Amino acid sequence: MNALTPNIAPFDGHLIAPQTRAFLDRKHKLLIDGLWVDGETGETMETRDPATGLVLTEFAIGTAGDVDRAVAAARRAFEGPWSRLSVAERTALLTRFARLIAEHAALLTELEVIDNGMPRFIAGLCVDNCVEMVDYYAGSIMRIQGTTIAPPRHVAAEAEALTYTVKEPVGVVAQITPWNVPLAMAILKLSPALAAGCTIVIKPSEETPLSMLLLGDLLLEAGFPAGVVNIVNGLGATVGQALSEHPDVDKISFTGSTATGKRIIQAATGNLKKVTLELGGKSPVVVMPDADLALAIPGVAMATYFLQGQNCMAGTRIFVHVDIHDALVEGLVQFSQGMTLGHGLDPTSMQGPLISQVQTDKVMGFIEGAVAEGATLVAGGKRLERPGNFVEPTIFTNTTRDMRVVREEIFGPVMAIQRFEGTDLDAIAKLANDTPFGLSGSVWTQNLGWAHKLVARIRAGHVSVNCHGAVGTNIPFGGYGQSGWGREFGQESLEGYLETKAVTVRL
Ligand SMILES: NC(=O)C1=CN([C@@H]2O[C@H](COP(=O)(O)OP(=O)(O)OC[C@H]3O[C@@H](n4cnc5c(N)ncnc54)[C@H](O)[C@@H]3O)[C@@H](O)[C@H]2O)C=CC1
Ligand code: BAL
Repeated sequence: MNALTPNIAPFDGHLIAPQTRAFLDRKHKLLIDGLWVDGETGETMETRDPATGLVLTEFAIGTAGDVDRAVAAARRAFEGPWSRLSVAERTALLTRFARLIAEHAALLTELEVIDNGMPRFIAGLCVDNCVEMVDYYAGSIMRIQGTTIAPPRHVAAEAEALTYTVKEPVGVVAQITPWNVPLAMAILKLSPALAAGCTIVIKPSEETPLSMLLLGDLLLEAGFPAGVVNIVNGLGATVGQALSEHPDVDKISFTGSTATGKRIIQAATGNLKKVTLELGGKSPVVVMPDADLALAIPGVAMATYFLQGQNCMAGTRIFVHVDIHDALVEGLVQFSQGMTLGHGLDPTSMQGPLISQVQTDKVMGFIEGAVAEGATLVAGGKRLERPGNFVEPTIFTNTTRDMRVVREEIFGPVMAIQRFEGTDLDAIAKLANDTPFGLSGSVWTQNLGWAHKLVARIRAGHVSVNCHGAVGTNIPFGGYGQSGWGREFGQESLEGYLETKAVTVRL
């Protein structure tokens, strides 16, 4: 990994590397057809450091016309040089891209921290995971394969014949990413699509454009042909909507809110583009009476607090058996009160700010609403009196199924605890499944029988035992119910960017 030169550039009480400063000071454009270009209106937006509210830099934003240019470039690349590359050449490009990410790990980490707010150690882990993911999909290209099948009866009756399938890239893909883990979201969408041989127009969240802009440089440096990856920053209502409606986009992959996911499905019907959606969640965390509290207390806390709760897998509905309720709550309160909140660049920070003032107001609305609805506030509940969007890790007990804090995705560090009695697994699973979402969940117990029986009963795409949200590069991830369509990560993600063509040859 290329270390950055020592952090010497002053940055609101912290120091950042000169390379980071230089990146921020650059003019940030759109990447279309292999070139950094201005948007057609010349309009820009600001992105801010959510820990301080200070403007980091400005970046160009696109329009529907810019989307047209980017989609046309992606189509030309799809039909042109990109489709003529051998699998070995495609593998080499992705491998080179992975190495460049590794070489720029320190810069990517610092950009992710100041644009999103996450603590540096988490951003560093994200970058490592990104390298692993690009390598994983580079390695999967050589294994893309079809099958041979018995030919149809009417052809085989008349002549010798051969039937086989081939896998082909879906085509031009639009990818719309959110702000909660911007770099990782971009990589988990870009790398399987590139491995499959698709071309891409990506729209990062307008809240966090920076890491994708640096990835644009790295994609060019790696040698991807012009138009293979195009970046059009901008607003969801303009650029996102134009991509979703676009008649020459073959597939759209989206991560974000369920409400926007539904809008995208409607927009996508025009040309019936394929749609993959990774949407919201309200994941259950079930703590059985025999749970190992030494494991469960930090595990349950971080199930909610990871990424300040701005995490689609967040386990924010905690169901705890009455026998250990008080002990667990006491431990969770202590854990929450021991968490240090601060700027992500500060190495002592365990939790950073929320992404924006809007998100902070939303989270505070949930907290005030829960108090008004009669939940018991046992930890946190306040916004910090300092610049930036900091909300204390917050715990409610005595919550009930009808409270908003239990029903809706909050995307903040807010835990809602309910207690249950008995060990009727069907009844416990009914509590866990009492949500329109189905993304993630976890079970905390030392009884393997209980664990597996509950896993089988919980309706979610990803369930963990004695840990939460244990996702990985090779592990399919996605939702039941209103948490989405399709799967990302692993081979299933690659499949989502491939069509199957069946071929019969009369010999
Ligand atoms: N599942 C997840 O990982 C995420 C869930 N969320 C949820 O969504 C809530 C609101 O956050 P937002 O940033 O407003 O989410 P959002 O779903 O509106 O935004 C996510 C992405 O979609 C784009 N977008 C917005 N409207 C669009 C449209 N009409 N067509 C196409 N693209 C569009 C945005 O520009 C952004 O790139 C959060 O509080 C959280 O509950 C937010 C981010 C990630
Ligand atoms: N970069 C964090 C969100 C904002 O720009 O306000």
